[in-house]
Amino acid sequence: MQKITCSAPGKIYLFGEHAVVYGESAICCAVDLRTQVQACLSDTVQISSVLGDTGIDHDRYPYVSSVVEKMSEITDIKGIKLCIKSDIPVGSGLGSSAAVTIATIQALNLLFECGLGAEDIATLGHSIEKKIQGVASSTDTYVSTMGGVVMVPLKKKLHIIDCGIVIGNTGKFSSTRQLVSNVAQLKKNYPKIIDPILSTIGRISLTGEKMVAKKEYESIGVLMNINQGLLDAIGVSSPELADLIYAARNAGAYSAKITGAGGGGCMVALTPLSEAEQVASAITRVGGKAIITKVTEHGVRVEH
Ligand SMILES: Nc1ncnc2c1ncn2[C@@H]1O[C@H](COP(=O)(O)OP(=O)(O)O)[C@@H](O)[C@H]1O
Ligand SMILES: C[C@@](O)(CCOP(=O)(O)O)CC(=O)O
Ligand SMILES: [Mg+2]
Repeated sequence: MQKITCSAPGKIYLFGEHAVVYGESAICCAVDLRTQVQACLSDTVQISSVLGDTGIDHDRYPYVSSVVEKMSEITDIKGIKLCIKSDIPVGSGLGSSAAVTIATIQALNLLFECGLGAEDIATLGHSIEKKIQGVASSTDTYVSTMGGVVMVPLKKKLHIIDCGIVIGNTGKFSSTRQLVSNVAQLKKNYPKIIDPILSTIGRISLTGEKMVAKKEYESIGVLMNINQGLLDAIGVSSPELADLIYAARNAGAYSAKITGAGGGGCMVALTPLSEAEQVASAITRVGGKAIITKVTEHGVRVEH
């Protein structure tokens, strides 16, 4: 085999971001926004995407470069040409880094017949994210590998969510490391106040699991909105996110909350299938970039 193309999905959180950093449960969904990586045997290492054409470049391609170097420890990679295309907004809490990491690992794994299984791919992907970001839960890379709806840290596959999903992007940069650090400081200063909030978020995830199984989207929506109130309490919302969240709720969404680190980036709304367009328009009217998507069962996969 001289060439292979793999893709991996982005993700949204139903419940549990930030609390999951402290071992509480979260429920995360792979969504139908994908990063595609074509790998061709070559004499040298070449990485190409809208970010430009380079060789190993830890400034422009920290994740892809780290994957090539890590996989070179497993197999002899004399040269490889990697071409990347993606429809996942970058730096917005939708797991674009995990998707490009996982798709690149799988492309090299299959091209060089390394024999890595899904768990190996997810674990390797998590180690790459931790190396680059410092702090990173295993959520993004696990969900991008496995697809579907997953409860972490249990790593339990749940039933599919099949209502409408509308993502609203504030377009404001959000540093996961900074937001996680802010919460850590608050927790350190007010443990008796913040610890119960984080454990309540974990309890929301555990309660939500039963509703996901029964497709009780109104009840899931109530819990997501409570989760949003608790995220606001620990300081990770923003005026821009609030504008999109309330626009979505007022337009008929079951729920709307931050997804990921917050502070900027994206919110997510669950909607009746018939209301998705209306909710997306409401988000656009208040300055957000709306993306109507759905849950995908397909984690990392071969495209051709
Ligand atoms: N399509 C892509 N091609 C190359 N690198 C990418 C791509 N998408 C994301 N990345 C890498 O991931 C980084 C964004 O990761 P991160 O800050 O964790 O945001 P996110 O919440 O989207 O995962 C980008 O700066 C880039 O290094
Ligand atoms: C805040 C946190 O729980 C989720 C961060 O998600 P993202 O990097 O914004 O996609 C941190 C983590 O779980 O690594
Ligand atoms: Mg990321």
